[in-house]
Amino acid sequence: MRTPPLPLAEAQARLLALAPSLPVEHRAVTECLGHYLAEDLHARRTQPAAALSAMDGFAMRSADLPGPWRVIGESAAGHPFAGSVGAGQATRISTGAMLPHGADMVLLQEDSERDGDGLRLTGELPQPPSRHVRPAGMDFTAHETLIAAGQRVGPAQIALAIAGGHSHLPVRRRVSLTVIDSGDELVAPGHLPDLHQLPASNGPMLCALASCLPVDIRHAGPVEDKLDHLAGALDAASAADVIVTSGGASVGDHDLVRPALEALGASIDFWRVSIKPGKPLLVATRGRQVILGLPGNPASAFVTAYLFLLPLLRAMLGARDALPRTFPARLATPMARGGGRMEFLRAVWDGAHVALDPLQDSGALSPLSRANALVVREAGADAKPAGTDVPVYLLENGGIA
Ligand SMILES: Nc1nc2c(c(=O)[nH]1)N[C@H]1C(S)=C(S)[C@@H](COP(=O)(O)OP(=O)(O)OC[C@H]3O[C@@H](n4cnc5c(N)ncnc54)[C@H](O)[C@@H]3O)O[C@H]1N2
Ligand code: MOO
Repeated sequence: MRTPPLPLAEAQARLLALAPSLPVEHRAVTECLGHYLAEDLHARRTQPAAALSAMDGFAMRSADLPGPWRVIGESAAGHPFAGSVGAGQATRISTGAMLPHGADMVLLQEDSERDGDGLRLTGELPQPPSRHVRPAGMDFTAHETLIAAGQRVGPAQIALAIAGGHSHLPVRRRVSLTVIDSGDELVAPGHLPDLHQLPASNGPMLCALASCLPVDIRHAGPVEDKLDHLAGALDAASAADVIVTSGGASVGDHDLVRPALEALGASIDFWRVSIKPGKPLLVATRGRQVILGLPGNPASAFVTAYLFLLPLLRAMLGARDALPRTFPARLATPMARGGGRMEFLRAVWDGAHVALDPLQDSGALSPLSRANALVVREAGADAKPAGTDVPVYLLENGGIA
């Protein structure tokens, strides 16, 4: 018996529950870009380790304000002053240099005048006096949590981990993914198609989408609409953590992904989700392997990859937030009432308003390429006038983020 299409949230929860956790490994920090921390990362040192000057000027005791002072030496970055600053004394100090013993403030050089060893205040006093001092531990202290488990490692996290004294990070190993194009009408990219054919563009698109994550990708096909060919391609990928197919997921006589999976002994977890585009999405497992059968229409393949494939990969990689998030955005034009399925409309967000593309056919690639946002329209939603806030997924860098 055919079960009704699942609501989006239920389908996503079912898929994420199937995500196997990959083993944890310790990778060189500089090789961790795009991974997710497998455990909380604790600081192995304090930063700044000692109070530092935030500006170029002179270091002295605030008790001696408003001066004048006698300059007795210098503290430069990497070359601290060996002595101590006493009453009426000051040292030259540079940005990032250690505050000398005894000093608790820095006077900007622009606010002072030096004459030989003599120094006097000519401008503003820092308020409070410690304003240009970075206290020890201002950024972080030893043992505190620097980066929580499940957080993504980006450029700032790489810098923080290194500053915290780490050379390696605990992350999950890279996911292996096989992407399979299927359909008799498809020709490999670069070959000129006949009238009844078209280039297999979904596979490269899905590979590009997945490449924003630490994933080793193999691309196979296009595979003909023959059960043994499809089963053969699926079987050849038996070592992959995840297989994603596109096309052949619907109800036609040549839609063979489901029969091929059944022939291989895979267990079908669910088929069809109540979303547009993307309804015929199929999810199956074979042991620990997860198989996603995406619809062939390009926009359907993109949207289901965005809503299912990327979250699955993130969950396997240990992400705390595997699912993409929506933001409220103001409609530039009216939006017609919703249909029977939740919809993901290709749109352009200009920073203030979001404009729906006039062409929403799931077979069209050009609106997808113009889009930097997907507007969510709930099933059965009322028509909305321009200016209404609607939930939007932002496809930063065309969906790469
Ligand atoms: N009677 C029904 N027909 C259809 C239904 C339905 O419920 N009842 N669902 C429709 C929906 S919704 C979608 S989405 C499509 C999905 O079909 P398939 O996943 O079986 O995909 P195909 O039929 O193989 O292809 C659809 C379309 O996409 C093109 N395609 C396929 N693979 C690629 C590729 N790798 N690169 C570029 N383009 C590709 C293909 O040529 C077709 O034009 O089914 C509806 N039908
Ligand atoms: O659900 Mo299909 O993906 O609309 O064309």
